[in-house]
Amino acid sequence: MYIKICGLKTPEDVAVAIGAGADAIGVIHAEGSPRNLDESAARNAIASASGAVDTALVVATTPVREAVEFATAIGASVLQLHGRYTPEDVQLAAQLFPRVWRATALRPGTNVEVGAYGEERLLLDAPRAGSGERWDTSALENRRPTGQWLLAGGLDPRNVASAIETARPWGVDVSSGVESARGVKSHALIREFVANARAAS
Ligand SMILES: O=C(O)c1ccccc1N[C@@H]1O[C@H](COP(=O)(O)O)[C@@H](O)[C@H]1O
Repeated sequence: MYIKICGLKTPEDVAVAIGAGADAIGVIHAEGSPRNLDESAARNAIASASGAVDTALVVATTPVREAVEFATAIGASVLQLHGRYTPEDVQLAAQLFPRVWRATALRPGTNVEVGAYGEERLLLDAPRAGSGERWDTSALENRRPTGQWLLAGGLDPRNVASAIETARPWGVDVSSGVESARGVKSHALIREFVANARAAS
């Protein structure tokens, strides 16, 4: 099971996630998010992680070329397009940046083929990104992706094992569920989440 801890804001958060055994960490550049970081804070947060784990920059409304510049400037290894990006946006990002992940809610018509638009991985999330809300994964019944796809949306240390059992993702991604308050990571919950996800897989 591939485990990503997202919405980290400090080098300490990142060190805890890596120490707990996460495979990837994410920083967020999205206006209005309680986890929003500017370029300098994002670079500082992930600086010590480089090479140890995948480091994702998550953007929601930032235009693709600007997002690529931001990801390059902070040294992120992955650009996660997490919003209403079009297939053309994802294709452009994949031409400009080596590793792009496409994050989307599962709506009627959503293309669930991993790599459909040149992305490396697919992330299926709740309709309101970063809200901590769960979604009905029974909707995956006849539309389950194959390959490297991550389940996100309202996961936490208590529900991650059953979510893995039901949805059978390649990986899991969490933000709200490892926070003590909105936008504030709990190091204890990060450790618990990674341990429970590992034990379940
Ligand atoms: O966390 C945010 O504020 C956010 C803002 C804009 C785009 C994505 C965001 N978060 C991503 O949402 C999923 C799941 O989050 P949660 O566990 O339900 O809170 C995760 O990939 C975050 O990176």
